[in-house]
Amino acid sequence: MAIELYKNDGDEVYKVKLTAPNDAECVIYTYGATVTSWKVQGKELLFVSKLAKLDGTKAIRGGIPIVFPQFGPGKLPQHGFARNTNWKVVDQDNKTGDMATVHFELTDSEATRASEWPYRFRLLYKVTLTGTTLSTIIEYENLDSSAFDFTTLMHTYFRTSDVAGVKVKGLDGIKYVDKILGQSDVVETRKDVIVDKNEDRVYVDVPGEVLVDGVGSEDGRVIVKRFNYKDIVFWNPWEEKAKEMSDFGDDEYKEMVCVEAGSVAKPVSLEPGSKWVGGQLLRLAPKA
Ligand SMILES: O=P(O)(O)OC[C@H]1O[C@@H](O)[C@H](O)[C@@H](O)[C@@H]1O
Repeated sequence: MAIELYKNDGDEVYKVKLTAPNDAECVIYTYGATVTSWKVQGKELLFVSKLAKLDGTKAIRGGIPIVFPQFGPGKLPQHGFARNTNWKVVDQDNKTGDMATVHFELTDSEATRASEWPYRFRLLYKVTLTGTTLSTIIEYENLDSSAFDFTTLMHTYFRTSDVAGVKVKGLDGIKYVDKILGQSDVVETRKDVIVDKNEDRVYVDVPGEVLVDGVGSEDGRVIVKRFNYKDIVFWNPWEEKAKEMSDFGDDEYKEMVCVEAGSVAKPVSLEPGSKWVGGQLLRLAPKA
């Protein structure tokens, strides 16, 4: 198990690479603490656009950007500030078992205190890689004298060899908000949710694990297990919306699907001095 820190000319860490047995590897940029690569047996399971900006000028289009403290549009810029702020590497461990772990920290700054979400806070983000899993867990802490609310999400972009073959399982019977049709409380009736058009849905209060079939290769299956995160966002821009994004190739909608674990339908409330933990564990499942 190895942990490599990559530094820029100013001697600051800009990228961390974790490796684990089973030819597993994971890369995280300190910008947004965005995971940009997760490989198992050498095979890439996450999508990053070939047009993604990796120079800190825009949130990274792909991988696992972190949405905090606001999901979607609102008082703050879309999806909040965590995904386009530099996080700090504060700890690392490759001595425990067959795993490698790195911890990132984000705290309030002059800029965040001057924003529409001015609270004092600390996020501690723990990324752990094993031979078949990637766990991404955040401890959210309120360091302010007032209570605050937030919504948060791991905006995971899964790589697909062909989106037409993707099936998302575990959403049957769950109510969702269709952000495209402007409908809420619609009930999902399919066992296998497929992607064949622009989709933007929030499945609310999903109780169990979700399985994404068709990740990395036709028969690659990833199980998404959540810790305290209640909802699942399901998104693909499809042809027309893809063309509107400057950092996304026109045809790349065929190579990805976003299945995003978070708590977004109802905000999380944190009292002064208290902490809350949320996150996900991605596991490459054996072939069906
Ligand atoms: O282009 P952005 O800001 O990264 O957002 C991408 C998408 O992110 C999803 O989580 C939202 O549900 C969509 O509405 C949004 O379009």
